[in-house]
Amino acid sequence: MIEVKGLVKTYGTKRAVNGVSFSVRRGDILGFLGPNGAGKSTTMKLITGFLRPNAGTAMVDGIDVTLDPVAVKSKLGYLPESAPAYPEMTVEEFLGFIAEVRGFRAKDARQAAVERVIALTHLVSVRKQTIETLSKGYKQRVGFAQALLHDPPVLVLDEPTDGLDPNQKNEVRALIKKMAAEKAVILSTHILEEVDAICNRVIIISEGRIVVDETPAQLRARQPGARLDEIFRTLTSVDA
Ligand SMILES: Nc1ncnc2c1ncn2[C@@H]1O[C@H](COP(=O)(O)OP(=O)(O)OP(=O)(O)O)[C@@H](O)[C@H]1O
Repeated sequence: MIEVKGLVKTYGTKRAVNGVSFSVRRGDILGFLGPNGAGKSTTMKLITGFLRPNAGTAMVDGIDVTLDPVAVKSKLGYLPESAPAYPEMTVEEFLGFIAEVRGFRAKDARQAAVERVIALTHLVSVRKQTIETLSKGYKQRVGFAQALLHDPPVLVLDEPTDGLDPNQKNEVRALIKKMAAEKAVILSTHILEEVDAICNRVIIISEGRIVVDETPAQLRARQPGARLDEIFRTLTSVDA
């Protein structure tokens, strides 16, 4: 569903993403790990078409993101790092607005899509509240809800549990797992336990390059008995 080959993105002289290649199939939950500044968000923005690569290609469901970004956007749901904008809109107004942008022209279809995601992400109790008055966990759910409106086959989630309390983290992870059988999911995280909890594959990126692409079990087997964070440190520490 996602096929990335030789992606390069430079900012000025900085190579934020430096020749990244990987693929994600339906049913995969791929954990994208790496230290701050490793290139996770930039890679996700290249896959979703928010940035153009200097070299390489990203294909979503067989469509080249650079050649047809509009078609690709209809295939994927993207949860960006930051919370949803439009703080003065209520939850249902915001989701209705995004549904319209997403192409739900008929009112009935729009309402049905909004109701589906409000139920799925447990937003019923806050649907009439403005976004600015929501807690961080609920804002995150609104971000999720907008990514799911058109029931896309591919989900790209940038730190989906960042800043949530343990209960909220569990809830979001359960939701991702529930949806994953039918979709290809890529999520970035700093949290190693998250990879163990929900991912069937893990990629570790360091300084714009992939240093690991394997299963969580294979990652653990690299240093039997070591904690995941120790293995992570070994793999991503930069020689002086
Ligand atoms: N718009 C930009 N202009 C210049 N440099 C940028 C820009 N966006 C990102 N960078 C740089 O590119 C590198 C990769 O950033 P990116 O945000 O992709 O990393 P990340 O792995 O997502 O980090 P984090 O975990 O902190 O979110 C970093 O060195 C960052 O400072």
